[in-house]
Amino acid sequence: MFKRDFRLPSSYKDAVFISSRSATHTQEKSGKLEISNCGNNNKISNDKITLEQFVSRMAPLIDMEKEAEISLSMNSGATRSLDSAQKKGSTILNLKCVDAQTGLMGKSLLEFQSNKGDVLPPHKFGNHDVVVLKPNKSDLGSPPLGQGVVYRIKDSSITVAFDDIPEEGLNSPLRLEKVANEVTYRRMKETLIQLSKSVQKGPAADLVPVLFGERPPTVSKKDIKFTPVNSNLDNSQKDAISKALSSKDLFLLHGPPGTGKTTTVVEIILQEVKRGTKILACAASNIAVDNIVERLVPHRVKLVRVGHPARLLPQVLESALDAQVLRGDNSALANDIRKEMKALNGKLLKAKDKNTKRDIRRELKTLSKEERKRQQLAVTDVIKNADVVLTTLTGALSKKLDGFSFDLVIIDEAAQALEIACWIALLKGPRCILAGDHLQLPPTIQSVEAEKKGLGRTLFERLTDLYGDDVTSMLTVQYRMHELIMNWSSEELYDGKIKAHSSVAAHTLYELEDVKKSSSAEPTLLLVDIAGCDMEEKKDEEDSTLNEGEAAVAIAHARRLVESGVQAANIGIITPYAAQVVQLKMLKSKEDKLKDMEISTVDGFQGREKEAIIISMVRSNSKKEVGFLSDRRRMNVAVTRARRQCCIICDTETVSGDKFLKRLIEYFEEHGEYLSASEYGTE
Ligand SMILES: Nc1ncnc2c1ncn2[C@@H]1O[C@H](COP(=O)(O)OP(=O)(O)OP(=O)(O)O)[C@@H](O)[C@H]1O
Repeated sequence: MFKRDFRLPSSYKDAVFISSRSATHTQEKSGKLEISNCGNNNKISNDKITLEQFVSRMAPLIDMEKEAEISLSMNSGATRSLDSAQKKGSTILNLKCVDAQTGLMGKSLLEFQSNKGDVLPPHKFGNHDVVVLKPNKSDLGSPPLGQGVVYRIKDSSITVAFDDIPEEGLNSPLRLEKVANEVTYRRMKETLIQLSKSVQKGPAADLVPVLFGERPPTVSKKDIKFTPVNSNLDNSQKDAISKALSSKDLFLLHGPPGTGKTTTVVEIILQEVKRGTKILACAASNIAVDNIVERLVPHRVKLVRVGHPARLLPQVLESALDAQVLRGDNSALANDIRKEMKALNGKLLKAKDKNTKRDIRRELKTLSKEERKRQQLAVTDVIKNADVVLTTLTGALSKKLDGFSFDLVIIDEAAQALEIACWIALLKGPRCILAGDHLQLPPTIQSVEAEKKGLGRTLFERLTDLYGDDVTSMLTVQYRMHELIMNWSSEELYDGKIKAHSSVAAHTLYELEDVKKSSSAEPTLLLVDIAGCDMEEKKDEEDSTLNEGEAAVAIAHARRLVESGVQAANIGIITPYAAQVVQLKMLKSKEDKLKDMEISTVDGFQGREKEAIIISMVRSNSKKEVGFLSDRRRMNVAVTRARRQCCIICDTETVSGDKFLKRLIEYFEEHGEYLSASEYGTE
């Protein structure tokens, strides 16, 4: 049994916590941090961990992570000048406001472009980051014109959602500053305290001992039969769903790339709703939550999406809590009360008599209380009536969900979430289902030290080690990749257990409409070797690595594909290094026909796919140093983004210094086409 009373470490009292989720984008451009996920070296805390150990270990690590994130944001004391802040990527200087729109549930969307050219300078802003707007030249500590949430980022513009349009200053040069997300850090802090108490009480009192290995997981003895809503499910998906429905406390859904993990999660939700289960469904990222919402909506499930409207996909806004609240009866009443208050305020201004004024004030106080009550009731009504509440993990600690508990908590992308973030949701129910793949990239951690000490070890991985097959089902049919692309990943990482569905096993680029069977479009696997072509890597100012020659070859291959008829939007270039992303985007901006092609770090492309993927590995040096390329999870994600063609561009001599990468190169040589980069000449 657990000891009931234990102390948090003293440092905890003052500890400031922060999420690393909002920082995913940040890592993309920091050379230093690129080393932090190096290799599979996060095995420090593989032994069984008790609740006490977890709480006392996590408190200082979250604190370290907070420090690292703050040092990357503008609130850092280390930021001395605006120029150094721009170099660090935590501010974008010299912006102009080019568009202002209202309509996003009362929010105002302002779009900014650079005064200095087409493409924004390199920056570390990501979607959903909290930012402040200031006059361009105002002092570092000056008050902002407004605070908002990043709504959309393009190469040449950034759109921010503000609660209100800033009243002045929009016609002068502006800057945006990224600020550390205090709310998330407070939520993590609260969760750690709640977790330390939850052994005694709370909806998860019986789940906590199971997740810390103190009590074995249990399953229903009854044989669970179900009639699938989705008639296309394969056997591995159906098996997983049966097992999930039988689980009484814990189930892990292991979904390798493209195997229909979200499809399976959606079916589990539909089956559970049929059984009368009230569900909290979460994921680490907003986009993953919205993905589930989108797929549930056609089934007319009673659901509500909790979250800031600027962080939601436009197509799920109808399901948003704010939208449903506005449609509710209590909200209409609150509205009427507000109108009444406005009229009374007018009377108050005109009233001369003391007694009349006092009476009006009294009435206003009563009305204001009633209005707040009605608003709260409107929110509670919507959440109470929903069978499925969907939000991000940190969103699960929203005040709006206070006092609500659920029969089942489902977490998608669980292998990409910090364990402490998972607990925010898990504390709300006695039973959980986690879906993910610990063989793809873990959550981004900013602090190298916190990462080394185990902050990045996910709950999904820990439970896989603790209970393995007893509580896990792995999906084994994939619906994305040509068999040749898949086989490397399947053999290297999944014991050869994955099979390609017949609909994709042999699909090729040139079967797409309007695509010619050219020498560029024909191969499924293509290796372009830059060895001996004078294309050495170099470092940018931020110490991130880039390779100009290799970038030019990647763009040349993309151009050839477009000339063969492949749509630019169907092509993606991915690279592990942030500086290479900037280099590639610069080259792309010169070619109109490549406008719709996406360029991203590997980390930024997890969960996505393209018909053709070009991987620029960057490293080319005589020491054969490969840095964090050797993390097999990163290369697994990179290769498995491709549906019909995967082209790797690298210096085979350098990368073959690493055994794992050597096998990848040999696989491509054996099963694909080989070209020297010199064949792309000076295109
Ligand atoms: N049983 C099935 N039959 C046909 N297509 C399927 C089936 N299951 C999944 N798919 C298709 O496979 C694709 C991937 O599915 P889904 O998005 O559920 O996968 P995922 O495992 O969540 O993806 P990721 O690899 O990005 O995590 C989708 O286009 C989906 O429609």
